[in-house]
Amino acid sequence: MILVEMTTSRALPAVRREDRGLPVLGRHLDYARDPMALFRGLAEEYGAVAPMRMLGRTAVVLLGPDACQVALTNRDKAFANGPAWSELVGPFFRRGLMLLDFEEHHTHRRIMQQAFTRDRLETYVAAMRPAIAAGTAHWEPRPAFAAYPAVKQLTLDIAADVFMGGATETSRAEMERVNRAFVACVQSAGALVRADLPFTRWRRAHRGRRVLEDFLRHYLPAKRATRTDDLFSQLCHLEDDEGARFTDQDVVDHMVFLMMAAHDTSTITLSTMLQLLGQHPEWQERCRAESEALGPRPDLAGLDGLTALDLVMRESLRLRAPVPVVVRRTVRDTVVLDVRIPAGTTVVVTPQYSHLMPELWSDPTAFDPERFAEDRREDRSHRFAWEPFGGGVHKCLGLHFAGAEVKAAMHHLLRHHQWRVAPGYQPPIDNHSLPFPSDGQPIDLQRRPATERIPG
Ligand code: HEM
Repeated sequence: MILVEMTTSRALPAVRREDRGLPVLGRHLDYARDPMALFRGLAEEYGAVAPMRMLGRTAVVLLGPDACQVALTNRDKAFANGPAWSELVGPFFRRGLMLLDFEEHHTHRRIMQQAFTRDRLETYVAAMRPAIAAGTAHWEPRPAFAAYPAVKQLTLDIAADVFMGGATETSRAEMERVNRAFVACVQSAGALVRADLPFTRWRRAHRGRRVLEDFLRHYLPAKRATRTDDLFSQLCHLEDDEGARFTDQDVVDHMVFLMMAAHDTSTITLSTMLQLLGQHPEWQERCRAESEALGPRPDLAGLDGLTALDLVMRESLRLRAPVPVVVRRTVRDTVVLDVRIPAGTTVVVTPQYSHLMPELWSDPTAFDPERFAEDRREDRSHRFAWEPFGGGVHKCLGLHFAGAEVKAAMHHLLRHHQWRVAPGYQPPIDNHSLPFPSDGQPIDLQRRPATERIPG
């Protein structure tokens, strides 16, 4: 099959002189400025399998659901995660699940998925509720409340409880140091200088990784000794059907990656939802009515039943995908939609591009959560039309966790606060690593009078 494709396929087109971008950096800065404009230009010029200069070499960008599907489903095992992601995010998330491949990935995923069963999620939701209430209690009403940093702190607080079981021996100042260490590791993705040199993002990320490892190793013996409900302890005790378990180093590696995977992604989703609900008060009221009816202590089934909020979350993930692209490296020659891609090529898969294609969505840039409602289901226009969590064997393992966390936090906020955002506001997005609003995303925040809340 692959052999036939190889003989009937065509070579990857050469990059036109005017598309080469800067020396060494290639189109890196164009991506940081406006990824969608870059992708549209590539699609127009080259089609769904486009060459692009990036970090000193020619990468391939897959545009549209057909091309993305080939790499994500990875039928001929030509696409590997580890070499591609570690080039992008450096050695700072080494041996996280997303960076493992093939047999080894399968073994680790089989163990880890037991930390994400419905029963486990129920215990995480129970731990989230008090963390959310405490973490938002000090959100003081203000006309320009900086939503993004507040949400970032909130998701960190939630992680401290749900992932760590409350890092009780760690002071607030130490937790902030840990937070800065995360940020340093995550920001390595946007580093222009990829060497351990003074004053570089790379050096800060190296230091960050050390801080995170020390922090986790400090708690490891206690987590091994007693099985508790937090994710850290679960990872220490999980076994697959054949009795395979994680080593201490595995646990540390997985925890560093999981905290990274969970933190910025949920933060971006929540802050996008705050923006969009602030700009669409009719949806804010609709979601609030459901949350009022549900009451203050929802379980997982209760959160699942927040239908309007679910539509808004899907639409937010479509409009601003927290992970706009995922990367792969070809480990053998392969073919995508009749274009040959040689072994050793970096491949960029672009969910965000699919999310805004007029061929797949009506009025794609409009906020229209109903497009996900049963009678429309625009996301079914193609199996890979909506892929904020990726697809194939590396599909996000935390997607149900993320849904529960985002809904639990929004549910609480809807009951206790209300907010407005100017209809024409568009946050300036920093795309150097995961896309975040660089202005802090101000919202006009008010507390709801207790009398308006249905008690419970
Ligand atoms: C809205 C929030 C989230 C989004 C949009 C998101 C997105 C993604 C995407 C696109 C991938 C696939 C990467 C690839 O194919 O290379 C991924 C993988 C992963 N995510 Fe998430 N994620 C979110 C939240 C979370 C949370 C909360 C957790 C954990 C609690 C988590 C854990 C993971 C893990 C472990 C993987 C690697 C799976 C594997 O390689 O087998 N994610 N995520």
